[in-house]
Amino acid sequence: MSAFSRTLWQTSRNVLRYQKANPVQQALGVQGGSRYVNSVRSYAAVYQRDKPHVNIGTIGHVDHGKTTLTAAITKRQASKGLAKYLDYGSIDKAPEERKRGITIATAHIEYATGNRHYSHVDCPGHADYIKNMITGTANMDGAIIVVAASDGQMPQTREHLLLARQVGVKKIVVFVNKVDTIEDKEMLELVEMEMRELLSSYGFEGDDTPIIMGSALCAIEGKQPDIGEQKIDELLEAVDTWIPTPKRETDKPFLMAVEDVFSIAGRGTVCSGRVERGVLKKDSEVELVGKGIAPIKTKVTDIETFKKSCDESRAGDNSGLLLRGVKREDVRRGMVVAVPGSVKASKKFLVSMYVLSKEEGGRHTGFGENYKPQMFLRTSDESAALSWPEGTEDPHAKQVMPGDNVEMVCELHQPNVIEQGQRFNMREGGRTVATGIITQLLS
Ligand SMILES: Nc1nc2c(ncn2[C@@H]2O[C@H](COP(=O)(O)OP(=O)(O)OP(=O)(O)O)[C@@H](O)[C@H]2O)c(=O)[nH]1
Ligand SMILES: [Mg+2]
Repeated sequence: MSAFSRTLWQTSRNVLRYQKANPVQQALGVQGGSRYVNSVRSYAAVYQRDKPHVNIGTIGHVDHGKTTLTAAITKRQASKGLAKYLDYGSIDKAPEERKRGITIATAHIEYATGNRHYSHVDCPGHADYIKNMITGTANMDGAIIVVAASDGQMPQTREHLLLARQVGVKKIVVFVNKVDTIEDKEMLELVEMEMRELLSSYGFEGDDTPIIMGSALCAIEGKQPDIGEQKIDELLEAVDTWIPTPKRETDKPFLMAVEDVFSIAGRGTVCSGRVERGVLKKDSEVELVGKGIAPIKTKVTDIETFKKSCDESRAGDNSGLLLRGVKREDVRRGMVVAVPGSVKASKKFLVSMYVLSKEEGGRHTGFGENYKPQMFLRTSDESAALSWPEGTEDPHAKQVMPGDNVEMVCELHQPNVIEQGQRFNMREGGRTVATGIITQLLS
């Protein structure tokens, strides 16, 4: 996860040191009089687990205003002491990261409302959204879909919505943006009507979904508060109430899929990702498993959650784990960090999957045995070979057509941590061709 930049890690180490010198203030959760008076300081220190945490993100067509809206949210919440204001440039910093080739470029932005704490994903480009959604990097509990009033729904509005559905996002809030550019009110009604229809056609509750109409740019520039700041408040109110707080599996053994690995001079190797289940305390033993590498036992000597130092990491958190005695090159994206002995790598399994139709962006033609797509499982992508289960009649001739639901045997190129009930996506040549669930492990 790119959010755990090396500098941030180091910055918060320094702040932590500062904090340790002020134990009374720290114990009271106050700094400079009120916890939120100095948002920069309180937002770079120790993670306060005082509100339920929810992962959301902005999705939608290119240029409709996702990043502007994200910046507007942080600005509005910063004015209430509930965020650190991140301007457009600091959110949209992906091209530079891409150049350095670190990972999928995603910004994890943090803010709170009165009720909840949010981690918000905004991606810089269409391809990143697709990759993030299918590899679970974005792993959103709910999403804000941004639609420019001036354009209405566009191809990526539809594609992101479909993908959101496929990866299990159940609740969406709509922000119709750029309302400042529209004079004809009927135009807005039309956009709303079309969005409700589109949502319903993808299995969302189109009739009841909150649709907020405003202007992210006005909110940032402090102009026309009736379509600017006020609409940001309405949007967050809708997000707070419409998107439910997810139940986290904190009672299961800890597991985090590795999204990013980096080394910090003088400290060691850090791997970061979103915690899928369980709770991990600092100084616990863990095992790195997958990607065809023999399991590596190590100890987590420090934890950062949402860029702040922390004694524990829990299901739903974005965490960075500092690993003892592990070299950077030993760890790969796609491995998992888990309680020793709680998981094992497998290679062959039975899947039940839906093959996308041509209209849904899938293949135009069928495929048969030995089809080899890329299989996306948690944060890994791996080539896989498909075959028919034992007992299938005439397996060499049997074809799967776009739009079919089928059960097949899948064999990964190298073993990885796979579990029954786990979801996956299959891609080929830059498009999603199938999505499904693992029904049985075979070896
Ligand atoms: N008039 C007007 N312009 C807006 C508004 N919100 C965003 N814009 C402009 O629309 C353009 C695109 O905004 P972005 O926030 O970069 O859009 P995006 O959806 O993040 O774009 P990608 O990340 O490239 O997909 C920028 O020039 C913004 O200034 C708005 O409310 N009103
Ligand atoms: Mg953007």
